[in-house]
Amino acid sequence: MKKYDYIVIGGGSGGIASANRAGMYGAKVLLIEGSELGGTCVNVGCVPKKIMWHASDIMETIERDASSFGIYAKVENFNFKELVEKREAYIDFLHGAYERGLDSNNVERIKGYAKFLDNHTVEVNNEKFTASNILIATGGYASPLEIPGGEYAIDSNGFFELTEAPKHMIVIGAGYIASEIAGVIHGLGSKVSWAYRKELPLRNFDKMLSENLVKIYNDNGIETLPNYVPEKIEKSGNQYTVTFENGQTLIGDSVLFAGGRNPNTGNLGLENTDVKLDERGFVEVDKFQNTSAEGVYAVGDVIGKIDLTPVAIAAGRRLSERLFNGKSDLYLDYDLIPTVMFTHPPIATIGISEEAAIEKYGDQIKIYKSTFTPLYFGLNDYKQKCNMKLVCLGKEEKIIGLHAIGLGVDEMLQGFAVAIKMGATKSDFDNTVAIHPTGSEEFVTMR
Ligand SMILES: Cc1cc2nc3c(=O)[nH]c(=O)nc-3n(C[C@H](O)[C@H](O)[C@H](O)COP(=O)(O)OP(=O)(O)OC[C@H]3O[C@@H](n4cnc5c(N)ncnc54)[C@H](O)[C@@H]3O)c2cc1C
Ligand SMILES: NC(=O)c1ccc[n+]([C@@H]2O[C@H](COP(=O)([O-])OP(=O)(O)OC[C@H]3O[C@@H](n4cnc5c(N)ncnc54)[C@H](O)[C@@H]3O)[C@@H](O)[C@H]2O)c1
Repeated sequence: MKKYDYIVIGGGSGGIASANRAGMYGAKVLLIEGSELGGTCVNVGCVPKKIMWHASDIMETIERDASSFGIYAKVENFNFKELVEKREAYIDFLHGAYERGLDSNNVERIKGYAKFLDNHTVEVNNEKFTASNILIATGGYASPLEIPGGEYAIDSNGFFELTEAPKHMIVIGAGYIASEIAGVIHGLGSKVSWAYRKELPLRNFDKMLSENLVKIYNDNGIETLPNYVPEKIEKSGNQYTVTFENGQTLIGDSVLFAGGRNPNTGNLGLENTDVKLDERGFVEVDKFQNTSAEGVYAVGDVIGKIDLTPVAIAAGRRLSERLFNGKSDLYLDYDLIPTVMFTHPPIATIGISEEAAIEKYGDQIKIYKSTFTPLYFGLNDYKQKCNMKLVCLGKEEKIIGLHAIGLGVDEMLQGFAVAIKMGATKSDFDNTVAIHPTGSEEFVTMR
């Protein structure tokens, strides 16, 4: 049986990052991946999504905004299939880049699905491998829509398989993926009806974000449908009829459901180990990513904490620093993690929402807000607003939440997140001279 210092199961964001970092320190590492290198993010997540988002943005710029600058441009031929082919070719290029990175750190690879035989042994393609340290980084998959006809709804993987834009897409769900895909596919020319179960989508986020997203989507022609709980889907020819519990029906040629993710723990042979799962099937870990089995660790979507690529990467790297570089106290702090939703326009957020902050701290909270029309829309009849908010705590006005929706906020957040992670207060922001004319200057000039 072949022996390693570290076996990593899953070649996605978390697994690759951890394997590379371990290899860098001279550990003998085996990475096991059943599908393409790069996992969800590279193949069916962040990367193809962001490419589609850029394409959608360009369409909006040409069709909605260019003429306000006296530029009379028109999209004469948008070739959806060509966009998809180029996107996939780019993803293929990334596969090569990952191979080269792993080679340079001497990480051995095997293609196949791993199964635990015991805490320190895994089997792949009928071969057995052993290591004193094994990482579970197997990610997750989209939750199915469990209603009659739910199988007719595509998930985000199905979205990336489309080679032509649907005429009318019905989007069901209220989270990251539903809000992003609704905006992307609408920008690319499809009619979109977005149905969600409650009054507002994105319910765990600051209300300013969800309310403004709905308003902007409506202004741009996306039909937003609150209090629509899906009941059944029927197919007739190439049309789908979705019936909702409120008695309403929608007919479209594509239905997309994005209702959260389940962990890839089902076929891992975890019953042969001491690894404990929580009631939803996610791997339980402590703050050092240790599972309940000694020498077995887990990072990324499979732990069901914060499903973001940089979170999986950061946890995977810190784990390898701890195991193979003697940094025995190193762990990932899951507090104050910045995140962006690539809606149209984007949403950027870090920390606590106003609603949650007031519930937690009452009148110790002070809120600063700004609403303005970016210069980009200055000449346009269509005046899309940018909305920003700071949530501050106590006398020193420590910033514990920063939220924004509007043009360019996706690229503003990272720097502010550094300051907030360092404990910035409102007066630190005030003491920083603005950059003019930008949208981000609003964050340092709020009164
Ligand atoms: C549509 C979509 C858009 C997203 N957009 C963003 C974004 O913009 N920004 C962001 O930060 N995050 C985004 N995410 C989330 C991000 O993709 C995930 O958080 C991230 O990929 C998680 O990394 P991971 O390593 O935990 O798992 P994954 O990247 O899912 O990798 C797990 C790997 O394990 C493999 N595997 C599973 N079981 C086995 C087994 N038994 N043996 C061997 N291999 C196995 C799988 O094939 C897979 O390659 C998006 C997700 C989706 C679905
Ligand atoms: N920009 C990014 O960073 C990005 C983009 C996409 C995905 N992601 C990650 O991937 C994860 C998964 O995304 P997601 O959008 O699938 O999940 P999500 O957890 O963001 O949202 C799921 C939504 O679906 C709704 N829902 C669940 N069951 C439903 C049902 N039967 N009918 C109608 N609605 C239902 C829920 O109320 C919830 O609002 C996200 O949580 C996020 O961490 C990140």
